[in-house]
Amino acid sequence: MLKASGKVASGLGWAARLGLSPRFHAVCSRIPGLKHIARAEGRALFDVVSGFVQSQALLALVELRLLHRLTDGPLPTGDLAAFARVPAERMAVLMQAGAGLRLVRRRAGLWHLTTRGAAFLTVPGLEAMVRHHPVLYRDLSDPVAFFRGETKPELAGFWPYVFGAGGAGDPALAARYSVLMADSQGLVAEDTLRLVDFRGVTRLMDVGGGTGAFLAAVGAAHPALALTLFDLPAVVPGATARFAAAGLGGRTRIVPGSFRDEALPAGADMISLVRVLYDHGDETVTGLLRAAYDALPPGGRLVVSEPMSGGDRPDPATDVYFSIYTLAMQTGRTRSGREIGAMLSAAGFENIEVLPGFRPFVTSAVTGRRPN
Ligand SMILES: C[S@@+](CC[C@H](N)C(=O)[O-])C[C@H]1O[C@@H](n2cnc3c(N)ncnc32)[C@H](O)[C@@H]1O
Repeated sequence: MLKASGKVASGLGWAARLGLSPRFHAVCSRIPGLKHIARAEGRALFDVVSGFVQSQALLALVELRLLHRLTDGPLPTGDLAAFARVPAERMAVLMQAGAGLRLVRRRAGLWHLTTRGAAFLTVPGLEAMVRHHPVLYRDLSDPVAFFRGETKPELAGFWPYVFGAGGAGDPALAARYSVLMADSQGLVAEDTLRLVDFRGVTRLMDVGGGTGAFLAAVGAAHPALALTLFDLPAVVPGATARFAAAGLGGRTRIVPGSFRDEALPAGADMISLVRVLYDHGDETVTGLLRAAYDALPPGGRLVVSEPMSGGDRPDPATDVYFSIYTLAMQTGRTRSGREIGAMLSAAGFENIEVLPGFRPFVTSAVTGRRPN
């Protein structure tokens, strides 16, 4: 720490000592090779400082449907201003910010959608994710009080099951969160299918499987696989239509229930828990892993797939976004692959493998096997 005297505390590592030295920064800014690194580091630091403004500019672009409007073709500021009922000079500032974020670009007086802007609209679930962020934004408005645990975050209300299955009895609330999860499931399923070997499995049971989006994706990739969906009674009715539309009705079984209150049905030789563990505290997760162990036959496999903390190598997406998000939910925790592996081991699983994701902000996986 920099002391009032300007001296640096003796326990600091050399990198931090250099970082605290104004002379070091002055030297770096003059030396050709280092100048480049110093500038990139400065820009990265400013991104951290201004991230909340970037997110709010993005939210305005989304809520005013400006990116959507540009999918019909390039437009001048005036047309966008009239479309969104925003004064033209303020619209110019917003669009310029969008250009700074590389979501749009101006050419010959017209605003065009960039590849990044188009990707934002195309990646399933991204827009819905941004549109539900105001809840988290409000929860973090006093971050000091938030981290001291002195606030009552609203986010838990978005996920009514976090304080017990009884909280999730309202089908309308369940449908709201299920749509958000199903929208973003495509990428999670894609990466899980690349990480985990499903060959040799005869029946897969997806516990906390929402309205069946993950099972539909795995079922399409593995045509011989029988599928069981287990989730709360208010959630599972949404799966019937999905399975029918995907032509999977004949090989799916839907079981309503709560893993907090009852045993999991037997019959599957693989159980998946996709984006389920991070919603819950250690006690609930320990109970759930034991229930999965009991429901599997000897040799049966368990797959956990969700965004995971980087642990000893903190990850810029999961250790900031997901860890703080799950903290705001009040019950959950973003665990590292190693922590999840240890919990599987404590529940009796063997052959535990931690499979780091290709896109850690989408998912990573941990697998284990019930011993023979
Ligand atoms: C974050 S969502 C994930 C849904 C889905 N697996 C996915 O990745 O899209 C968590 C799921 O766990 C379910 N869930 C929560 N508590 C449950 C419980 N006690 N019993 C069964 N399912 C539960 C929720 O209804 C929800 O569908």
